[in-house]
Amino acid sequence: AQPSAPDPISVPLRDLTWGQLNFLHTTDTHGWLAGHLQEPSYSADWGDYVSFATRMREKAEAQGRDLLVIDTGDRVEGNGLYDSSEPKGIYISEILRQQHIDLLSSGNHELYKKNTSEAEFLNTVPNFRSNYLASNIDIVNPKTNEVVPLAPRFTKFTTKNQGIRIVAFGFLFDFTGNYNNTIVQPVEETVKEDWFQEAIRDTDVDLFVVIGHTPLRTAEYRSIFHEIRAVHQEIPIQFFGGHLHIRDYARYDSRAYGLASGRFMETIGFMSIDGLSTGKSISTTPATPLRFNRRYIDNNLYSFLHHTGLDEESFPTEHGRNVSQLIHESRVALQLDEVHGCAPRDLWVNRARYPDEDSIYTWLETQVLPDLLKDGIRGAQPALAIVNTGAIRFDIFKGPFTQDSTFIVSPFTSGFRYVKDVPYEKAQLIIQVLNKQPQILTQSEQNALTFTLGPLEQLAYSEDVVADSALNSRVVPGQILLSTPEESRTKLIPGYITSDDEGTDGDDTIHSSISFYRVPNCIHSLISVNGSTVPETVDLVYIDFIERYMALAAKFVDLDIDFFQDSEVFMPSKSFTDVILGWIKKNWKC
Ligand SMILES: Nc1ccn([C@@H]2O[C@H](COP(=O)(O)O)[C@@H](O)[C@H]2O)c(=O)n1
Ligand SMILES: [Zn+2]
Ligand SMILES: [Zn+2]
Repeated sequence: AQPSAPDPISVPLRDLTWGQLNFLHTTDTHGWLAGHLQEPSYSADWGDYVSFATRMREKAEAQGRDLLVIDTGDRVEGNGLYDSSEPKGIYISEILRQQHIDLLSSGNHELYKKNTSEAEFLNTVPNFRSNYLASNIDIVNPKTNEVVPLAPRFTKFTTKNQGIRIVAFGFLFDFTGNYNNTIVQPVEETVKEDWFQEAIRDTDVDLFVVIGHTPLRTAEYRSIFHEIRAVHQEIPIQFFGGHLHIRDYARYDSRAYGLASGRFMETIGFMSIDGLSTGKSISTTPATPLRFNRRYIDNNLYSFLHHTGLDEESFPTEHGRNVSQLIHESRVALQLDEVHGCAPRDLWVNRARYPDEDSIYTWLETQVLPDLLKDGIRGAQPALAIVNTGAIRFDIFKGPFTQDSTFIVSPFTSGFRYVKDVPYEKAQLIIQVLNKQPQILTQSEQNALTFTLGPLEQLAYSEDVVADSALNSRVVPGQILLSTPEESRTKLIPGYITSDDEGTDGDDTIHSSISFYRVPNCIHSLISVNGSTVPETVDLVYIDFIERYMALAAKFVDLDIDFFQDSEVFMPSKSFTDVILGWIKKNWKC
């Protein structure tokens, strides 16, 4: 284990059910390859995961079974290990490649910036060779300027031990926020392409595996499911998804299931399938019935030792230990433990109500954003700042706030822009539209909003559905699952209690529950120099990531401003991350 990782806590665990074919799945790791240094439940690092995958593979092989390792993207942005190097990602790329990943795909975060997608094309894709799949992503090759697939569209292979013939695809949801050096084809169009139609017409297939940075319950995955089922009614399909940062398991039909494995290296998803036909079977009818099983493994050594049946001596591999050492050295080189201040209390993204003094957003609205406005204000002009809640990625724990915490909370490079002299009333309406609460609108206007503001709907989609699904994926607050008297005598630790299409017994660790609360799409702060709470006009300041949504919302409330032409930089060269860090350095002394 990495030297500073906290010890995992001993808790009641549910076992894994192994099958002919078994999978380990990560998604939305967002740079957290050092694990969670402040949360023992998720304290294993990528080196421990390398050991775990090796030991699980050995276990599978000893029984003639197969094990495949999957990652479905958003590997970047969200942790000091990725975001604090210059250029970003130079340490993590070497660490990531140490895991043997059999199938991986791109997330939206790999495509927001030109540099990031080029690094993906020039480093990550070659590092993982034909295992990286990009069924619906093209990139402008930085060396030739030609538009080419980011990676192979699909692959076909046969598993080593069971001889299971697999055709696999790798999709990204219908993402539109990518930089213009990449092209994301909507999934619903890709599935009509000749190459896809040919690939699914292969008859020597025992299993289709669809991996993707795509939520499980979406039109995108439904369209892939329908296309395959239109050709093969019987061949099993296994989906792996991500993007919503939740644990989830979906049943498409009795022979098709999907697994999503959370976020930030909190979860290692485990999936097994039994009863598959194989290239080796004489009859095409397998001896055992088709069975799918899922488990969400808490990412800690206690779980890893339990599931491998090993102990602290026998579990780590030399390779795994070396990877942990590499992580440690990278963290030291990046000075990630440097302390910038000390948080007086915990501040939560979703674990506190909003507004509330324990909400990170209330802290931003009442403390940080007003100071930003005061520093950058134009004379005596009142100003209103709007920030999307998605810009904040994780909680702040009471105690030292480090270089690592800075990027864990706010990894993005977005700065602020503003437009002058906006009628205050219109600015307020913009906030309502962004938060999908346009109380000023009639029902038919609200319907029109839903139909016309496509991209705005997507902002709402990504934020709202995250909150919704996060709520849906957990049993109601206060409910504790205690399935046996032994378990009820054990002191449980708080964590996920996932409710999915198979019930509430998917988590390996039996947790006590945590409450999660919905937050709006956007928060805002007003400062009015003469103390008036209802100014006539304001300088409307906004984080630049939401510019296109601001422009759409402005149109909708009849505000005649061209945000792309008429806006100016607010506080030049200060990113939101700089603003937060500057405030903490000034106000949170240790
Ligand atoms: N520069 C950026 C990039 C993204 N966001 C926020 O992240 C959300 C997407 O993150 P996932 O991990 O769920 O893919 C996006 O909807 C934004 O809220 C941002 O604020 N700035
Ligand atoms: Zn993500
Ligand atoms: Zn994503």
